[in-house]
Formats: sequence, C-alpha cells, structure tokens
Amino acid sequence: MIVEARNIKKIYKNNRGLHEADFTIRKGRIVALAGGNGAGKSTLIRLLTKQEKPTSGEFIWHQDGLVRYMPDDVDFPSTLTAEEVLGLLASLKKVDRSLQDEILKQVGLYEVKKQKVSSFSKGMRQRLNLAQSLIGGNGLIIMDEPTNGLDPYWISRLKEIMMEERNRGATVLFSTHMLAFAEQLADDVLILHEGRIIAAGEVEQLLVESRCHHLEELWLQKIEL
Ligand SMILES: Nc1ncnc2c1ncn2[C@@H]1O[C@H](COP(=O)(O)OP(=O)(O)OP(=O)(O)O)[C@@H](O)[C@H]1O
Repeated sequence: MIVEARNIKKIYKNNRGLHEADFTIRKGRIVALAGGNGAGKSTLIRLLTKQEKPTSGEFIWHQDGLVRYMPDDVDFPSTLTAEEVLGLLASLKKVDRSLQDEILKQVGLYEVKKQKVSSFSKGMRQRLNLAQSLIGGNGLIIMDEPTNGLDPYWISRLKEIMMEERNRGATVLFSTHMLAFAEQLADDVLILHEGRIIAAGEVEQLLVESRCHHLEELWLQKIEL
C-alpha cells in the first residue's frame, strides 16, 4: 500500500470541495481518479501533492521518497531549452541526469532538445511536462489530466509509458474525466462526484458487481441515484 486516506475533507468557503474521502492506493497499480467537472479530482491531487492541507482527516503514507508529479498545466521558463528544463529539474530533485536523453526519446523530444520551450506547441509542452514527471525514482507518480493537449498518437504512447512505469514497480495515479480512457488503462478506480467518492475498487470487480459493461454505465447509474 502507498497511502491511506482517512476521512479526508477539504471544504472551501463556498462549501464545495471534497467531502469525506476514505480510500487506499495500492502499490504497483495504475489508479484512475475519474469524474466529471467539479467532482473534486484536482482538489484531491492538490492534497496528495501537499499543495494544500485537508480541512480534516489524515493521509497515512506507507512510502518514503519522492512523489513525482505531472500538473495539468505548467509554465516552463520559455527562454530555456527542453534539455535545460529537464537538467534543472533533475538537479532540483537531486537525481542522476544520465537518464535524461532516454526520457527525451520516450516523449519524442530528443531531436528538439536544444530548442527553446517558447517554440514548442501545446502538445510538445505537455510532453515535456510528462518527461519531467518521469525523472526520479520509481515510487508514486501523480498525473493531473495527463491527456490534455495530446493527440491520439501521444495518448496511446502515454498509456504505454504509464504501463511501463507500473511494470518497473511504480504506482501511477492519474485524473481524467474520460471514463473510457480510465477503463482501458486503470487497474483500480476512484470515481468522484460532487466531492464524494461514489465508487472505488478494482475496475473489473466493480463492473461485475454492478452488472455494468462500462464505467460510463456505472457512473450514470450512481449519479442518477
Ligand atoms: N480554491 C477553491 N475555492 C473554492 N472552491 C473550489 C476551489 N477549488 C475547487 N473548488 C470547488 O471544489 C469542487 C471540486 O473542484 P475540483 O477542481 O477539485 O474538481 P475537478 O474534478 O478537478 O473538476 P474539473 O474536471 O472541472 O477540473 C468544485 O465545486 C470547485 O468549484
């Protein structure tokens, strides 16, 4: 197990946010944090990445070391090259820079590594964002809407990269509002709706138990309750 969330709440002034989340993230799994707009996915990710503190409740961490993080949007210094951005992050994370070129190849930016980030398209910047999250260790990696800005080819490569990470022993937690994508890729899923967890567990088991063919059907069933 990587982390247990015990009765986590994050209530904002408008009384929205996250209400009573209890869950565990299992080691070596791909876990989808799925749900519609305003479900609470980003809030939960901000709590897990310690950018915000819960209003109440606690996380019990069972792993030490670096949590790697791919934010949903990132402003890289536009005067730096792709190679410089990764080098800088590798030194901040105090990790070996030797894997840098391999990671740049993985995300298809090796050939343009000496180009300034300001010349990059949205998809290329998102791939650089993916690259920086791959640096350092094989613990937990948290990805906030990682498909944002990626074309179908890179979405398919992203899936492969996430599976490779799991095969290396890492745990991958990603948020998405695309239930079909979650279903294709994830071992486990946490489905959030209006700040509450409405379904959690192994994808296949949840589908069998609910007699649904797809997560979308399960989601519709739960939100129509
Ligand atoms: N800083 C904040 N101040 C007030 N309300 C907030 C804040 N952050 C989030 N919320 C509210 O908390 C709820 C959950 O928002 P959150 O951004 O976590 O959802 P999400 O699932 O990531 O949605 P989306 O898919 O639209 O990004 C929403 O009702 C949102 O308006």
